[in-house]
Amino acid sequence: MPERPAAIPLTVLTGFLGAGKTTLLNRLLRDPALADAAVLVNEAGEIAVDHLLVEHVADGVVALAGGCLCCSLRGDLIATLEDLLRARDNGRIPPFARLVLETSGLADPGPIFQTLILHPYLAMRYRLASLVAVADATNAPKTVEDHPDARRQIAMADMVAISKTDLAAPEDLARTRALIAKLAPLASIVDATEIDAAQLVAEAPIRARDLTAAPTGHGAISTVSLASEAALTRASYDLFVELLRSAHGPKLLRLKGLVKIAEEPDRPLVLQGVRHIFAEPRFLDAWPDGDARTRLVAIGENLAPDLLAGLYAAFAGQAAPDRPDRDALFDNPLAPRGRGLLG
Ligand SMILES: Nc1nc2c(ncn2[C@@H]2O[C@H](COP(=O)(O)OP(=O)(O)OP(=O)(O)O)[C@@H](O)[C@H]2O)c(=O)[nH]1
Repeated sequence: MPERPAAIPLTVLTGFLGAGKTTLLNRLLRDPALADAAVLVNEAGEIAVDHLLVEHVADGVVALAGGCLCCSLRGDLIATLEDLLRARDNGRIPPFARLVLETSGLADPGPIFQTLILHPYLAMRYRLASLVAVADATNAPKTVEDHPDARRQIAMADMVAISKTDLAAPEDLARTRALIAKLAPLASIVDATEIDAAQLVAEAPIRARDLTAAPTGHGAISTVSLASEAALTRASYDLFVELLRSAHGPKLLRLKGLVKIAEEPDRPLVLQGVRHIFAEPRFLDAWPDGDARTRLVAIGENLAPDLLAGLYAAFAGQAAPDRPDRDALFDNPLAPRGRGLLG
């Protein structure tokens, strides 16, 4: 009888929108301990940008976009996990020894675990090593209060990595730690900047988990995406971001992507926003996948479907008859002036 192949350890990396999952992964993927890992990145938007932001390992990263793994993409998760096995078994891809699955920030890990455990073939070939959750020290308590999925991500984790400790006031950090200890009393709690690759993929002790899906779904949270050939000038980019932030900030949970800048068309600008905090814009050296289009994803509460497309077109000078142009958007007493990026 042919020998049954050893099950491949699978680490699920979760955490709410913008918590710092990709940042953690980027740092750890440089470690030789993860040289033999395949990485699967799921994101809620129809246009995938996360895998473009995972550095260094572009060839080993597979994107699963277009929905959330815990709901609409469960079938796709199964198909992708099976495809990876087939490609590995046929020698089409290197024989990865472990798999890291980064979930979308909205994912409830319960149904993902269920999918893996209940599938007869996948359960034989993959072994759930652990669930690692990233929690943002600056706003985890509010996020957990507002979003049941964020609560479940932490509650089910074997290890919780606290990110953004550099940004958090000591009392916020203490509050976040206390909350995690209460939600996940069996989990180890570490600083995300201190965790190493071996810790990320270590096998956690087996324990009972509640794998049923939370009844709430993702509530009023929606995702809107944009892909555009048009470029923004550097100045228009600042205005575009400022308007998004000032007019839609409270509803925006996450904004991210790559932007084509007219003055630098050969390299994209990385846009990263989590709630009201926006990272300093930075250029990558080149378009990671050769596709030199702006691609953006916004995730938030009750976002208008054309939010990104309408604003982007206006700032890129593509105003349509039924759409305001850039000057009209700012010729508005409510528009922000004299501060922030508007100078
Ligand atoms: N100052 C600081 N910024 C951080 C830290 N971790 C992440 N960030 C920033 O937070 C933003 C979001 O980080 P990501 O790693 O993309 O978060 P994510 O959880 O992968 O986001 P989604 O996949 O969109 O849910 C980026 O601008 C990061 O640079 C940290 O420890 N300190």
